[in-house]
Amino acid sequence: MANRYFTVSWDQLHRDARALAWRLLDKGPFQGVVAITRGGLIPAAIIARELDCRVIETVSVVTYDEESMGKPQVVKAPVAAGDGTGWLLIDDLVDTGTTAKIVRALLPGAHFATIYAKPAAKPLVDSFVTEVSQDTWILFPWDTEVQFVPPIAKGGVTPA
Ligand SMILES: O=P(O)(O)OC[C@H]1O[C@H](OP(=O)(O)OP(=O)(O)O)[C@H](O)[C@@H]1O
Ligand SMILES: Nc1nc2[nH]cnc2c(=O)[nH]1
Ligand SMILES: [Mg+2]
Repeated sequence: MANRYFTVSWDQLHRDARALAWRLLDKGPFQGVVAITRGGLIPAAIIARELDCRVIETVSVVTYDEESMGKPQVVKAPVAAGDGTGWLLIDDLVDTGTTAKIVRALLPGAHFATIYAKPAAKPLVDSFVTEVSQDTWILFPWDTEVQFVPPIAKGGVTPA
């Protein structure tokens, strides 16, 4: 269970995705990008743009309902990427590695990259940008909105 949050803004996400693209430059060229939906879609779009890659495939694994984990299900398998050789596989993050293990089994030849990684699943990723602790829940900009917080003196709490 997460006991702290790491809030990522659109700006931060864009910067971190571009930092990942820099790391991937000499790992390619790639014939296409496979995005692990849904969280990998926006990172994959940014990285595909930076690497000048026009072909995007998707794979969808349903693992979580909000913050709790259920039985993982592949609801859309990749069609165009063969065993993944020559393809770049992108997700927003790895946490327990459950999603990563399932997708790697489908695409063993792909280069697997995420923007964020937690320690338990770090060994499953070929390239990533930022490590966060296992007890941190990452809040993406598509999961959040900006809202009013009362002043500290009046009971406002700033998340760590
Ligand atoms: O390493 P794991 O413990 O498997 O967790 C990582 C996965 O969890 C999140 O996806 P989620 O299942 O919430 O679906 P979504 O991308 O559709 O939001 C995230 O986008 C990763 O794909
Ligand atoms: N948004 C989000 N989804 C996740 N799925 C597994 N771990 C996480 C996390 O830290 N943040
Ligand atoms: Mg996901």
